[in-house]
Amino acid sequence: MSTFDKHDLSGFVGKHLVYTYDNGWNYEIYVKNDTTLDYRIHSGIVANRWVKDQKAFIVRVGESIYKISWTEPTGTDVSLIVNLGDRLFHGTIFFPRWVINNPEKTVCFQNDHIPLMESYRAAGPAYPTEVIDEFATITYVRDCGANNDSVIACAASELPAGFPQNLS
Ligand SMILES: C=Cc1ccc(O)cc1
Repeated sequence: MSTFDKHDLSGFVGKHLVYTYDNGWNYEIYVKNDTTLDYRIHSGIVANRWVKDQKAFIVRVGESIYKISWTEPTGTDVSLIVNLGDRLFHGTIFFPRWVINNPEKTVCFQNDHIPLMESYRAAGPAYPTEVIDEFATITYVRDCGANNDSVIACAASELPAGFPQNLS
C-alpha cells in the first residue's frame, strides 16, 4: 500500500522544467494540467520543434515522482519519468524511421501542421523504430500554475538571451 495518493497530481501540474539529456539534447516541458503538456526542444536532431496542448497520460508513481506518456501525430511515442525530489529525469523516445531519416520535417510549431504530420506518419517508413533511452539532469524548475499559455509561446530560437535565468 502506498503512502501517497497516486491520484493527486497537484505537486506536478503547473511545473515548468528545463532539462538536458546525457546525450546533450536540451528540452523543456510545461505540465499544463492533468492530461496536457506543452514542450519546446532547444537542441538535438529536432531542435526548434515546439508543441502545445499535447494530450498525455500523467500519473504519480512516488512521493514526488511522475510519469508522462503520449503518442504524437508524427507517430513518435514518448515516456518520461520526472523525479522532482532528486531532480532526476529519464526519457524514452520511440522515433519512427521517417523522423530519423528526415528530422527537419518535424521542426515547426506542430499545432499549425497536424494534418501534414499525420500524412508523414501514414507515409512512413515507421520501422525500424529508433529508441532513445536517456537520463537527463533537470537544470531549471518553477511553478507557473495550470493552463498558463504564456509559458511556452515561441520556438527556442526566438527566446531572449539568458533563458531560463531571466524568467521571474
Ligand atoms: C518528442 C517529444 C519529446 C518531448 C519531450 C521529451 O523529453 C522527449 C521527447
